[in-house]
Amino acid sequence: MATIPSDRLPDSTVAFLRSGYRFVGERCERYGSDIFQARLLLERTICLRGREAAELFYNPERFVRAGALPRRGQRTLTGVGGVQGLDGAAHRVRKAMFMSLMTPTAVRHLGQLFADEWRARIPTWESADRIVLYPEVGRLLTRAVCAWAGVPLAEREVDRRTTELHAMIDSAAALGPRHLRGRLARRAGERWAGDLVERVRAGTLPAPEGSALRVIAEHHDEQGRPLPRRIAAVELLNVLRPTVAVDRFAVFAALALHDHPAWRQEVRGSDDVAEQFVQEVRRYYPFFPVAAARVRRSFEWRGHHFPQGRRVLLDLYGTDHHPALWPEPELFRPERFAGWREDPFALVPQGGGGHLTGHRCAGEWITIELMKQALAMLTGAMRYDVPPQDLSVSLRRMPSLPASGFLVTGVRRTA
Ligand code: HEM
Repeated sequence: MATIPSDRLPDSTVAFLRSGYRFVGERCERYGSDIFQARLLLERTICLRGREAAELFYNPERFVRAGALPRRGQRTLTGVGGVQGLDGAAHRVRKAMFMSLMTPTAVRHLGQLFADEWRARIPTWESADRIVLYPEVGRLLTRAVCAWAGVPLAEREVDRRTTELHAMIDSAAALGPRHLRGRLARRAGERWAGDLVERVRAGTLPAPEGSALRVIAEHHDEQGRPLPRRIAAVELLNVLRPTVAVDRFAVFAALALHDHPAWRQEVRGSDDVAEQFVQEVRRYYPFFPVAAARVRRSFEWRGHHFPQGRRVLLDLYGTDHHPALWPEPELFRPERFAGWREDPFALVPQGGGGHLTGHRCAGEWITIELMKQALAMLTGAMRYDVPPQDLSVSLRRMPSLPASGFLVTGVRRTA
C-alpha cells in the first residue's frame, strides 16, 4: 500500500486560511504528489487535485456529501438541509427540481433581464463621479434574479437584500466579524425566503408558473412530502445567492479586459470568442477553492487507502491551474478554449461531473450567460475609464476580488 504524504503540522487549518487558494497546490508541489493528507478543522482530511482526482471525486459510488461541509460553511454560505448535503434518491429528486429551472429559454430570459437592468442603469452612472462594480453589478443581479424567480422586490429593498446575499457568499472562510455578518445575513435571508414560500402556499402571493419561487414552494421530495418551510427557504436562497455571486466573475471579466485590452474588440465581434473569454475568466480567477465529500465505503485508489467516512477535499482552483491540464496555467489565454472539447473533469470552477447525476453546480449555464451579458455591456453598451486604484487580487483572501472592487469613471453610453 502506498503511503499518502502527510502535512507535518498537528493541524493545518490556520495554514489553509493563511495560504488560501494555493494551500493544496503548494503542498502537492512540495510532495511531488496530487494527493496528500492533512488535519483540517481537527480532522484527518485527504486533499486531491487534477483531472483523475476530479473523476474519482465526482463518482457518487465513492463519496457522500452528508456531513462533508463544515458547520461554519452551512451556517453562512449554503444553509442547513439544502441540496448540497443530500445523497442518493433525495439528491436526485432535489437536483432535478433545480435543473428543471435551467431550460435554455429560462437561462436566456435571465440574461435578458440582467442586460436590461444594466442598460437602464447607465444614465445614472453617467451622472455619477465614479462607480464601483462590486457591489454595483450585484444590485443589478439582485433585481434581475428576483424578477426571474418570481420574488417581489421593492426598490427600497434592493440594497439590503444584495448586502445580505453578499455577506453569505463572503463569510464561509472568514473569522470574526465577517463570519458573524454572514450568519446574521443567513438568518435574515431565510426568514424572508420562508415568508415568501408560505405566502405562495397560502395563495396570497401569486408566483408565475415555472418560476423558481413557485417550483420550490410546490416541490415534493422523494417521499412525496412538501419541503419544510426552512428547507424551501434554503433552496430559494440557493438560486438567489449564487446568481448574485456572478458579480464577482463579472468584475474579474472587467479586470481581464483592462489587463488584456486587445480582447475588447475580439469578444465584441464573435459569440464564440466571447464564450472562450468567459471560460478563461472562470478558469483563471479564484472563486471557490475546494469542494468537500466523505468516503462512502473504504476503497483503494492508485494504491492509496481511502477509509470509510474520511473527509476528502478536491482542489478546484488547483485543478483549474494544473500544468498537466492547462499549459502555462498562470497566463490568461482565452484562445486555449478555441476548439476545446468539453471535459467535465478538467474545468471545475463550479464542480465537475454531471449536472443531474452529481453535485456539479446547477447554475453553470446561468453563470456563463450572465457573464456573456456582462462582457457585452462592458465592451458594447458603454465606455468608461479605469482610474489608478489597487486592482491586486489576493490569493489569500477567500473568496477573492480586486482590492478596489473595480472603480470606473467617465461612464458614457455607446448604444
Ligand atoms: C458565481 C458563479 C458560481 C460559482 C463559482 C459556483 C460554484 C459552485 C460550486 C463549486 C458548487 C459545488 C460543487 C460541488 O459540491 O462539488 C456549486 C453547487 C451549486 N450551485 Fe453553483 N456556482 C455559481 C453559480 C450558481 C448559480 C447561478 C446557481 C443557481 C442559479 C447555482 C446553484 C448551485 C446549486 C443549487 C449547487 C448545489 C448542487 C448540488 O449539490 O447538487 N450556482 N456551485
